[in-house]
Amino acid sequence: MTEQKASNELRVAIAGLGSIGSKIATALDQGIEGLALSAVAVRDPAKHQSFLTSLRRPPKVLPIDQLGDAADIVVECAPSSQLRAIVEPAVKRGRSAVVVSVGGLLDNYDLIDLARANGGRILVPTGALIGLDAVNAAAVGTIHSVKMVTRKPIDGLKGAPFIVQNNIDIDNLREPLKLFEGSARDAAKGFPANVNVAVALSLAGIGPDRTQMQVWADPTVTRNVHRIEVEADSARFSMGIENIPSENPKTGMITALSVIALLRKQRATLCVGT
Ligand SMILES: NC(=O)C1=CN([C@@H]2O[C@H](COP(=O)(O)OP(=O)(O)OC[C@H]3O[C@@H](n4cnc5c(N)ncnc54)[C@H](O)[C@@H]3O)[C@@H](O)[C@H]2O)C=CC1
Ligand SMILES: O=C([O-])CC(=O)C(=O)O
Repeated sequence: MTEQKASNELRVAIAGLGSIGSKIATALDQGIEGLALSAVAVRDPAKHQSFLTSLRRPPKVLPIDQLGDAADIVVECAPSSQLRAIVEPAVKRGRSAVVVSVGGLLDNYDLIDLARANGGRILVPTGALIGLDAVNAAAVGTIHSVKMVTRKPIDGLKGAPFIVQNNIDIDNLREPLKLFEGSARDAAKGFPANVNVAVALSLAGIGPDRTQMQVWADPTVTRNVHRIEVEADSARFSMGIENIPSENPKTGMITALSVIALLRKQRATLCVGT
């Protein structure tokens, strides 16, 4: 009985054991219905040795391009520069890839065709955002506009290419400063580790070129704050979320929880929300 159950489990592999990946690994090890952590890929195995041996069922440590051999679902939780190296081999084998570095998908959009051709899937969790269920539903009809404003504390934006390339000093700000206004596509180029949420929103709705975005550096906030306005033929809605940063100040704590919630839905008997 136990053996049969184990063989029916969906095997999950995680690429990257940072702020998001380590929490997903812990949740899987503690038990998610019908799922088991089978493998991980890390940049520096020695650094993660004690974490991995502390797990009840330590997973295999594999190179990133081999995760799809050991798993039905590969969860990408690494910098976006690694997205292709993780997702391509997985979807080529017909696996599902959960992508958190969503901004990186825009430069690798052919991965969606590759997944389709091989029976793979690419799953984008709501992540640090809110309400993609409503945006998905509104997109079945007609969405006229999607506007998003992101405000982050200084530590949540430091090092972003847009700030470095434009020589903007955000360290000594006393008041909020609007850094960027434009499309979600251009925001993702300028802030690849800061506005994955805008890209997820755009993919759920009207795409990265029509989704409008502002990015503010705001020394008066301690959370990553996102406000969204959607105007559609079915509804008008406003949404907001104030994320508590994780140990990585660019990443809201809720992001890992969103992926865990998505994984739970893969085998849950009762699924709520689209
Ligand atoms: N979709 C969303 O709502 C959100 C997405 N993100 C994105 O999620 C990704 C992960 O975020 P965090 O966990 O906070 O980052 P993190 O920096 O805490 O962790 C990333 C991990 O990947 C590892 N890594 C780097 N290169 C690797 C390689 N070649 N193979 C295996 N591991 C490698 C690093 O050593 C690190 O442990 C980032 O791209 C971030 O921008 C973050 C927040 C929200
Ligand atoms: O989208 C991102 O990359 C991260 C973010 O804004 C958040 O965690 O609130």
